[in-house]
Amino acid sequence: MYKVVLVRHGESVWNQENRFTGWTDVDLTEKGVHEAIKAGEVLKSLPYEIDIAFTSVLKRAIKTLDYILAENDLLWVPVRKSWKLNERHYGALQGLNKQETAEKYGEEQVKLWRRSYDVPPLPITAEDERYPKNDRRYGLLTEQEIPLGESLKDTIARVVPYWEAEIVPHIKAGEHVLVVAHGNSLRALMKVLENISDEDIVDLNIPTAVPILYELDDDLKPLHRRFLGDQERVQEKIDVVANPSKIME
Ligand SMILES: O=C(O)[C@@H](CO)OP(=O)(O)O
Repeated sequence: MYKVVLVRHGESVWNQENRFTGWTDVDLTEKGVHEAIKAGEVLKSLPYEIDIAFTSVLKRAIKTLDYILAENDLLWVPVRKSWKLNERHYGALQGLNKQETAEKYGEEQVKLWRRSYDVPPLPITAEDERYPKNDRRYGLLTEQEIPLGESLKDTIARVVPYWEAEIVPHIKAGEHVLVVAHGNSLRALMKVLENISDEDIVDLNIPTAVPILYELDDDLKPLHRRFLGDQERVQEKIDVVANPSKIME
């Protein structure tokens, strides 16, 4: 049996402001930092000493990973960063307030944009200042790889090949792997891992900075998945992600 731990980053400034974020490189809030440290404490209590970690090229995930590693005195472990673990690119929605967008386009449309399997957001153009090629960290991506706005399906198409090629070999070698990524890049991975249907994926919401422990069989099919920590608190956090206008202290 194999194991792997996945973690979504702690609360970001734009989570707090209820804005579509995607590839925008916003920082953690103070609460997000505390959440990340707490996730580190939760992992410390497990018999799971991290050997290698994977994250995106966005600072909210990188910093969450650093706080987790620091809490475990494991800042020395190898860390691989890839844009393929980035949040889903939210296209022209990036920067907009989710509540105001729902008032403009309707709750149903916003739910489709946020949670459906194959509905992409409104796209940006190559002239848009949010076009990823304008950012040096994406300079080596081909035109085809550069997203203008991704559906969950598009996100799966880059996350899952990266998982298979770069992460799975470490799990199969018996290493303890930690992946710190984003709400929708993790939904993409979990959909495929657990074979969640296109209809059911709409209801999967990933709480901030809650370690998700998978036990996997020899073919890496999940035997068991658990959100670690106080279960009532985990559920409250899931509700906030599902309905982000709800305030939680
Ligand atoms: O804005 C985003 O990039 C994501 C994650 O914060 O939001 P949502 O939960 O609406 O997909």
